[in-house]
Amino acid sequence: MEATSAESFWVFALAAKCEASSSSSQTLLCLSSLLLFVWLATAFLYWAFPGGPAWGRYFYPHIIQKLNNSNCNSNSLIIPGPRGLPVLGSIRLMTGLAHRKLAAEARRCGATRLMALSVGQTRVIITCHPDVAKDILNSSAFADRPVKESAYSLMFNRAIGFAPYGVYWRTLRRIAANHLFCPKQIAASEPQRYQIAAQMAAALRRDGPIRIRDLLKRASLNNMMCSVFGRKYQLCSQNEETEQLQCLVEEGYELLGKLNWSDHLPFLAGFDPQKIRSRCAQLVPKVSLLVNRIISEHRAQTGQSSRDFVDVLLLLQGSDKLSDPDMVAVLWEMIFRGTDTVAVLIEWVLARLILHPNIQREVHEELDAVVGKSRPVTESDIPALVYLQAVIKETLRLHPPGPLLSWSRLAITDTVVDGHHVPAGTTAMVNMWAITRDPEVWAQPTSFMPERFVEGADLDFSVLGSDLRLAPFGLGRRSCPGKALGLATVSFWVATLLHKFEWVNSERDPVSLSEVLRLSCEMAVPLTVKVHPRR
Ligand code: HEM
Repeated sequence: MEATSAESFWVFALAAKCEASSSSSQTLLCLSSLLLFVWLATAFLYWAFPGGPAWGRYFYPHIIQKLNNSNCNSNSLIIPGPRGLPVLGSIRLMTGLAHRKLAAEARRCGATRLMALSVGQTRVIITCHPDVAKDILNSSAFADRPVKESAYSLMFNRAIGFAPYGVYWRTLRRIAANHLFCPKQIAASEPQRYQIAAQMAAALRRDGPIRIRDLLKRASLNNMMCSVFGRKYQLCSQNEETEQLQCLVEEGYELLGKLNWSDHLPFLAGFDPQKIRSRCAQLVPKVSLLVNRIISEHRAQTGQSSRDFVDVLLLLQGSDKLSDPDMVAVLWEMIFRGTDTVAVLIEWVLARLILHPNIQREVHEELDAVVGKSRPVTESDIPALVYLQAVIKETLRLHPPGPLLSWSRLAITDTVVDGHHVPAGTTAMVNMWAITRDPEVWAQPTSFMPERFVEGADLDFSVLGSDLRLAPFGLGRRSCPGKALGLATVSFWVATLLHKFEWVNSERDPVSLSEVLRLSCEMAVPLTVKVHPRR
């Protein structure tokens, strides 16, 4: 903990007094005791501030200045919140099922609109209210991401997700929006999603009870490999490149999803206590080797018309042109982000349909009415599959893959949130999970009721960010750029899998809705299913 000028003054004054009156060993003992006393007193003082030590650490030196120099009053400076422990603050709330712990704590503190907490030395605000969430996500002050050592070590600071807000980040978003996520490009990649869906169906017909997550993750990875690298692989045949990339994505997920104590307690940084830095250092050369090899192969195939995202990046000219390491970072991020989110969401949808056979029956009836049994589903059928879309929305409501919206935001300037002064450098989080389960926002919030999206006021509800009661892809300038692609993939694959099969529980492994929060919130017990062909 750094000493402020006031602390230093007292230490030196008292030390001088000691020196005058004692021998040298007594002086040392006296000085150490004084230092310890001052450190404990300061830690206690900081801890006593609402929100805990990180807030006290900021406000005590600034509070007089803030009260004198601005329009702030003491109420606007104080955001209610837990104190946690001295030095550590409420770091324990960020472990395990953080979204549930944070929601319970906000209720306990009467701070559901806005709660302050300290995660070690990091000042955090979090909201469980849709209006305040909208203010935060839309605000130009929260345009950055907090620094996360693993993200920087894994090169994500040179890709869209963690690039600091500025020209480079805007350029990447524009390139991705124009060449990967635009409606034309999404439509152009329908045949590849269709082929992969057919391969999934073939695999399901062959196997007995199956852990569906493995199949979904491989399907998702193959889909992204095709869009990004132009690689086409069979789902069931083993191949070295996919196996290798799947392991790298898994390891990256594990590292990025972990709460890294060194991010919040800088005095631990030198020790790397969770071995995150060393694991990142081992992972990055493997990613670079693989992605650089693919880039080189694309360079060698000169003269061919542009086919995939690597080709797009290689054709960039002028100020848009990316260096090779930046290209590796951007491509790696797309594979990384596009793989798990889609698989995690489909697994939740299937789990819910198995648990609610009457809802599955209604989906089947809709598919039979819209598509019939004589032809496969196409993406042009999706707009007419209103009930199926409602099932996906209801799954996103109860099981948002990013219950805390995946990655937090960082205030780049001082700002005001819900009438409270929030200083630059504060991390802001939205507890989307708490909003979607709030009885004041949703009727019967814990019941799985897709019909809420097919009748009444929420008939045309959009999950793309216009209504913060359910915005699983975030909102504002840093909202998810892959939302349309992600939703198109999930809707089409779920429609195909339901059109072809009836889904039932495997008797040995009943569906469990328990969760585990990694980078996404996944089913803690992977779903094991049996299917009965319908056609
Ligand atoms: C079901 C699927 C998905 C969900 C639920 C999801 C959710 C999210 C969320 C909550 C954020 C943070 C938004 C914010 O801060 O406001 C995000 C950011 C991001 N997502 Fe997605 N996502 C999905 C699919 C995808 C796909 C398929 C891709 C790309 C292939 C993708 C790429 C990204 C990127 C690059 C960012 C960082 C944006 C930035 O910082 O500017 N996502 N996503």
